[in-house]
Amino acid sequence: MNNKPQNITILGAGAWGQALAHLAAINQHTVRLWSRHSPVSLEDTLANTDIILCAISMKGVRDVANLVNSVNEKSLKNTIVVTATKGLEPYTTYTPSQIWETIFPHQPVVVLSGPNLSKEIEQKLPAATVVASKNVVAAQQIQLVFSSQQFRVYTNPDPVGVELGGTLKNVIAISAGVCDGLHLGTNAKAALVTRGLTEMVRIGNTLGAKTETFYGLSGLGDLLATCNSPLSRNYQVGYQLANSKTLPEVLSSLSGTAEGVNTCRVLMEIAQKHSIAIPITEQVYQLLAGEITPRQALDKLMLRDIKSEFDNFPVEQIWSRGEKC
Ligand SMILES: NC(=O)C1=CN([C@@H]2O[C@H](COP(=O)(O)OP(=O)(O)OC[C@H]3O[C@@H](n4cnc5c(N)ncnc54)[C@H](O)[C@@H]3O)[C@@H](O)[C@H]2O)C=CC1
Ligand SMILES: O=C(CO)COP(=O)(O)O
Repeated sequence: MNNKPQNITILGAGAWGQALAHLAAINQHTVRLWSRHSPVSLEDTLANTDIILCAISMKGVRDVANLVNSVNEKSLKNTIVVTATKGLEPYTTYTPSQIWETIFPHQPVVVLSGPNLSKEIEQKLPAATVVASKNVVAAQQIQLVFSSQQFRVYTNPDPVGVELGGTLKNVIAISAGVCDGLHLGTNAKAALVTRGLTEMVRIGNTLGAKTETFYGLSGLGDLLATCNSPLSRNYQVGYQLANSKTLPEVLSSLSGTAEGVNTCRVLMEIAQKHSIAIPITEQVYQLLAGEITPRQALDKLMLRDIKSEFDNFPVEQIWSRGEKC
């Protein structure tokens, strides 16, 4: 493991890219920030880089990965790619790490994801995160690079699960914003977030993630952070829709990207393809499409057919075992 200061190139100079640059600088690493608006070329920025960290919004990931590949294919021999984007690509339904792995099949790719609201990190408040990779040594290297008194970094062997936790919770955060915007109370919010986690596990399992990862920092942890904080852009989308704003009005007032809006559309495609029940996501989708009001979405969720709490555990099975009382 290399404990020396590293040359880190951060792609994306938005809220998260800047916060990660601050966290890396705590440990004396040399950080270069690049965005599509940078005066310095990508080629110059990438010279002698040890680590490329991508904090670009989902819609730009493939283009930027191709750009990196075109300018610097040969000189990236020992470079670790870290992806911190929380989204899914339309049509391919790829996660960001799958895009990087396809374009850079010989580089170690590490996912970094957790309950990390950038505004709190900018205020130097403490936080924890997770790094995960098929390449365990690369994940441990990134853990070393970012661990500090302000930022506690855990490793995890399930990169798909870690990445999907951060991505799928954005849609549930929109629904949590609606819940608070309608003043539905703490009971309703607890029910919504818990059932939201069930949807995340269903989708995650179908895409190859481990269930237990969703109960860790990158799943439940990030779900709690974004569903309970007005600092979350995704939460804000739901909150403001519940306060009679239109989606274009909300998006134009946001500082930065609310990935849950596009992720929701991709999740509907995945759910239809694999016949997965994701009722909360479905209501968020219809709400974002302007097909229903927040109140109608609530009624639809409350009036669904009654069922057992757990999948593959029908009520009749419990009763037939004489455990009804
Ligand atoms: N802000 C936060 O608290 C956190 C954000 N994230 C994730 O990080 C990603 C970026 O989020 P933010 O920095 O908050 O967003 P942002 O909107 O502040 O910045 C986005 C960055 O991506 C670049 N970008 C956008 N579209 C592009 C395109 N088509 N081509 C090239 N570059 C493009 C922008 O120029 C900018 O540098 C998102 O996936 C988000 O979910 C993850 C953890 C925390
Ligand atoms: O992912 C995040 C916190 O972990 C940021 O959430 P928002 O994108 O909703 O602001």
